[in-house]
Amino acid sequence: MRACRKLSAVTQNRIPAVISIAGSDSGGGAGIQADLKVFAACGVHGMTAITALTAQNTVGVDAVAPIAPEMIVAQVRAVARDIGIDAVKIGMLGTVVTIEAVVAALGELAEGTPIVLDPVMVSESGAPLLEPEARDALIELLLPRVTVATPNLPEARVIAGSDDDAPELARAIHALGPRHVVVTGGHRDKATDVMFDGETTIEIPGERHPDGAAHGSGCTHSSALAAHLALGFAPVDAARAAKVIAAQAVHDGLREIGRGPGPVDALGIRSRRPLAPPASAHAR
Ligand SMILES: Nc1ncnc2c1ncn2[C@@H]1O[C@H](COP(=O)(O)OP(=O)(O)O)[C@@H](O)[C@H]1O
Ligand SMILES: Cc1ncc(COP(=O)(O)OP(=O)(O)O)c(N)n1
Repeated sequence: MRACRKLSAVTQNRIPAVISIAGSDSGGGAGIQADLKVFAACGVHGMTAITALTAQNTVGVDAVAPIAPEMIVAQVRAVARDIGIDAVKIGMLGTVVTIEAVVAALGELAEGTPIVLDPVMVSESGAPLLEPEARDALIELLLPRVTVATPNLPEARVIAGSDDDAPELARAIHALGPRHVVVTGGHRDKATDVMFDGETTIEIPGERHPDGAAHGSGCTHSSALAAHLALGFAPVDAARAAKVIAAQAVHDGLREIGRGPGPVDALGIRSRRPLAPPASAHAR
């Protein structure tokens, strides 16, 4: 049952709580593992409703196990009832059954809760993460309910059913129901994100970091966007902040992790690492 509209975290001067409804990446680069790091980096409390487990590393996905639909709804209901949900990020869904469960779970949200949908289809290593028959369900059941959809260029082309460039794609996808669309720029020459809000097309530029590590950049972007909506930012400002955070996470990416494309780093892990063990460690 949908709860009534609750006061925003900003109005109440409390730490926003944001849920990631997404898949688990055992390699720690994308999915809920990435999302929780981003939530922490943005200063919001992170929560999860896991949709699928993936046995995944930087070179491939060995196995995928969907979570039972009633368990997906139960995870969202549990946190909605006690903690409250100030924004939602939706990532890997996988199957039609999972999409239907997530749609049901959205019924647990207070009216007006912002929802960010990253329509994950393929991993950076090339593995399919959305069954082809689930595409229509994602477009028809979920897209019309979201505040901001954040497809990358290939995902936007699948959803729009055209080979156009980002500005046209953003407009075509907006016509399918989301209130805002950001076509992310990692697959474009200049890594410029393109947003459409129903009236205006806005370019969100940024430096491309060709030598970074980008596994999980889409997850990082959509989580940062959801976190900033929970923090009270307007969608266009949240999208600008998400672009800065995702680009920095790619720049700082952990190229040395794994044999494939390394994970982004939204927490600045490299700079936190002690360069030498403390002297006391040698004494033992
Ligand atoms: N090499 C890069 N340099 C700078 N920003 C990047 C780079 N790759 C991705 N980004 C940014 O990361 C975010 C996610 O982009 P994208 O790669 O399109 O998503 P996905 O990971 O889903 O393919 C976007 O804001 C994009 O501009
Ligand atoms: C469990 C899981 N979810 C999502 C992805 C894909 O992550 P994303 O950040 O959209 O894309 P890449 O930057 O990794 O291409 C994943 N691999 N696993």
